[in-house]
Amino acid sequence: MYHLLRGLYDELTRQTEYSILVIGLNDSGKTSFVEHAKEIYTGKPRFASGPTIGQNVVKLPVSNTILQFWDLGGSSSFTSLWDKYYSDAQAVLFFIDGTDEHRLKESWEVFESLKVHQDLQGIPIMVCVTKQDIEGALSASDIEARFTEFSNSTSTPSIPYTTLTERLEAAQLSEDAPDDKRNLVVNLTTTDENSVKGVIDALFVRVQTSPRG
Ligand SMILES: Nc1nc2c(ncn2[C@@H]2O[C@H](COP(=O)(O)OP(=O)(O)OP(=O)(O)O)[C@@H](O)[C@H]2O)c(=O)[nH]1
Ligand SMILES: [Mg+2]
Repeated sequence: MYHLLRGLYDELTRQTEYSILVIGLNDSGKTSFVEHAKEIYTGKPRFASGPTIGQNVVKLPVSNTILQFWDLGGSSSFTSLWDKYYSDAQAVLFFIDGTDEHRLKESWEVFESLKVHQDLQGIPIMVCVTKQDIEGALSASDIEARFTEFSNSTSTPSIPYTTLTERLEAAQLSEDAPDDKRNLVVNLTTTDENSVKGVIDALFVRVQTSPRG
């Protein structure tokens, strides 16, 4: 009887766990975001960041679920390892440094490669444009415009993504929503609590539409 009740209790209290892949060029703010989110959602102190060597794994209790973040190093020596994580990801956060205009084309090329990768088909990808607190930083809508320009100047067909203002509408989407509507570009200041929470909220909605959810 004890085992039956124990099994029932475990089943009722079991939390769904989602794997979130956090990638983007080095210095784009991935670890700053993940560590600030850890502090907000768990109360644990932030890890004093420097360039990530390999991976930084952080588990956050959000509502009745666990979001497990796989924050990977973005330096050139680590980017070749990213695709080993794709087949387990239920959502991707793709980071772009809003102040790094010089590497925008490189970021776009990586983003395009994510959208067509066979292990990420149907997986929600959220683009986080960081460093919005710095004057002159490119915003989410600037990035969308620039990415559209890059797409138009190549023959490769591109999947569009929704704007931040469409976020509420996008949040209502059902599981059979087309892939293009699952992608979203958002502004982020990793030092700002509300900004970090906004990304977690949008992610929480999206991860539940994941085909691997
Ligand atoms: N002003 C400002 N600085 C930021 C923001 N996000 C990150 N930074 C700074 O950008 C630098 C790089 O941040 P990280 O979080 O280490 O970047 P990363 O993407 O994890 O880098 P790698 O681990 O090398 O791939 C640090 O000096 C951060 O303090 C932001 O929103 N605003
Ligand atoms: Mg890092």
